[in-house]
Amino acid sequence: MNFETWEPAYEAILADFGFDRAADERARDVAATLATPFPTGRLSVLADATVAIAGAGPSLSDADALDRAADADAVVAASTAVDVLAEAGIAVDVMVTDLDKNPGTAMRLSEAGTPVAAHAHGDNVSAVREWFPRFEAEHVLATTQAAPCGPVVNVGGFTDGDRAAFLADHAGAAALRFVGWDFADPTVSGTKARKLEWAARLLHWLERRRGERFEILDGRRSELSIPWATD
Ligand SMILES: Nc1ncnc2c1ncn2[C@@H]1O[C@H](COP(=O)(O)OP(=O)(O)OP(=O)(O)O)[C@@H](O)[C@H]1O
Ligand SMILES: Nc1nc2c(c(=O)[nH]1)N=C(CO)CN2
Repeated sequence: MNFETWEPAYEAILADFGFDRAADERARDVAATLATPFPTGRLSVLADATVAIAGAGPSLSDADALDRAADADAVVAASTAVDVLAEAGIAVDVMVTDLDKNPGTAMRLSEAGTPVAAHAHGDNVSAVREWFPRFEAEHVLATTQAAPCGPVVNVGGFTDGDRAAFLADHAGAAALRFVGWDFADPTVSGTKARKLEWAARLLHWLERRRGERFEILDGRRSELSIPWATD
């Protein structure tokens, strides 16, 4: 996904949440001073693979979800999904995070050589400043939702979970399998629920672009509007 293709979705997200584009760009520029280039080839474990995209919904602890994660060729996990999987003895291949919940987990993974896609946005600059220097830079892929700059890339995606799917797509995954995704989670409300709604819309766009059908979207597609999609 190049930025020109992503930008209409990004503009719709900015408008919906009232986020400030300039603040996203400032965060990106801070990350650019702290990050080093991370060639996509370093994600070769995802290429041509069936990749489990682990969200942090309550269903991730279900035996069926854990089995499906363990059976995939590779796992890309969002945020605290990494900890839930680790407790079940399942190691992830890539962590995707905006550093708001378990940055210590991200630090340990980077130290162990597991790639961490760390996202800089207008509301997490202090976490970017605090945590990027504590990570093993070689294993950190810095991401932005604004235009890419220097070592900071934009492969598409907004929430940690859908960004994980866009990243796997970018790295050449053959098939995506979603575990721990609960769009109808009654414990989620307010802004978080709206973010999940955006995750669903963006995943719908991604499945269309890939010519794939993501089972988690079954029964929801008719309410997922993606007016910017031309493909
Ligand atoms: N029921 C759910 N609750 C939470 N996350 C879910 C759920 N279902 C799917 N997910 C995915 O798992 C990811 C977990 O990451 P996390 O809870 O840290 O969210 P986030 O993207 O940082 O958003 P926030 O800013 O609300 O924390 C979410 O980004 C979302 O894409
Ligand atoms: N500016 C801004 N960008 C984001 C935010 C957020 O709270 N503010 N949350 C995200 C994932 O939940 C992703 N991107």
